[in-house]
Amino acid sequence: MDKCHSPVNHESVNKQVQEIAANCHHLPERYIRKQDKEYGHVTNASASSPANLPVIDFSLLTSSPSELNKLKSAVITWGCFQAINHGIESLFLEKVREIGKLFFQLSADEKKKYLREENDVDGYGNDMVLSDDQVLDWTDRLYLTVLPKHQRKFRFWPTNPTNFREVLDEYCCKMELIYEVVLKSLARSLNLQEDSFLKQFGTTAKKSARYNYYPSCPWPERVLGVKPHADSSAITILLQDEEVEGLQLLKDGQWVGVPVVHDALTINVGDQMEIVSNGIFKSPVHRVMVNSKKDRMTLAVFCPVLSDQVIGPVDELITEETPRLYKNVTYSLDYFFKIYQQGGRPIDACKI
Ligand SMILES: O=C(O)CCC(=O)C(=O)O
Ligand SMILES: [Fe+2]
Repeated sequence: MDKCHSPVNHESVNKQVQEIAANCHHLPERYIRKQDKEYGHVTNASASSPANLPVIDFSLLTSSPSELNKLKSAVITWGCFQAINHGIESLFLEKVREIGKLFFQLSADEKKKYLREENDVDGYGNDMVLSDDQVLDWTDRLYLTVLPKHQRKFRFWPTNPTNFREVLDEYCCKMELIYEVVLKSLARSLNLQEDSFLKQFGTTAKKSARYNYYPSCPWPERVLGVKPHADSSAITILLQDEEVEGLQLLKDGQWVGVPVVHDALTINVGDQMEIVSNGIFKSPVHRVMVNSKKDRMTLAVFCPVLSDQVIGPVDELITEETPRLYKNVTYSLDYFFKIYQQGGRPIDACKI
């Protein structure tokens, strides 16, 4: 009997999506999206048109008040923007994509050497299953804690391709700088001291890198690459696939597609930035669509607060006209995932 026809699809939970895509003629139950359970009010949002997402020139952020203002309004309106002239060479971005693609092209056995262990987020694998009725995302991932350095778990860092570790390490150093520019610029855009947000998130901020691999799917309208969610991080820096689109943002009740802009980094704020900015910057709900023709790969670098650190709205942003909207909280990943996998928005629990 075809494995994909087995009545209870426990097997599909342990299989990587790449294997399912390569061997199956039928879609395992666990991946079929439930339109009615998707994300509360989001259920009926109609199909996508392209987003007119602002493109921000990073080389102008310190010298041009109008570019800074453009950044502010992009993050207030969309929670997201495309960054260009960020100082990372095109050739290097290609290398970063290449090491990811080479990894996902390895044999299933080779990749499984880096398999995530139960109750761990680091490593290679598919969706973390937290409940029996959880619909699975059509994606395989390689998730690696990159900073602070002593938290790296090298047993999950591929040695094939041979330059994997070196290239990812260099990329993450560059992400440190981008993170700093974004957090300082956002603070300045609100007339705050430039380190106001950085201080909230602590000097040794954490960073995690996640390669997301979305195999092409014969049933693109029946699955989601990633179900609707907002990121828990302060900010997320996404290197998109160089040609295949798939990311969509929820804007005024409509899903809109995020275009691929050559060499740009797509940067969005997450729940933690929404909290510290007292709701001025909104963490956008987004999802990922897959297509029937081409695989897609992206690399997300999440920049969250260390898990035991308390965050809350910056004092200067709490006024009589703009009262405090969020409690002081520790916004850990454990807490986030529990609510998220049940289809709720974790940040709602932090509202006053
Ligand atoms: O792959 C993408 O386009 C976005 C992925 C994403 O939203 C995430 O990893 O949180
Ligand atoms: Fe996301």
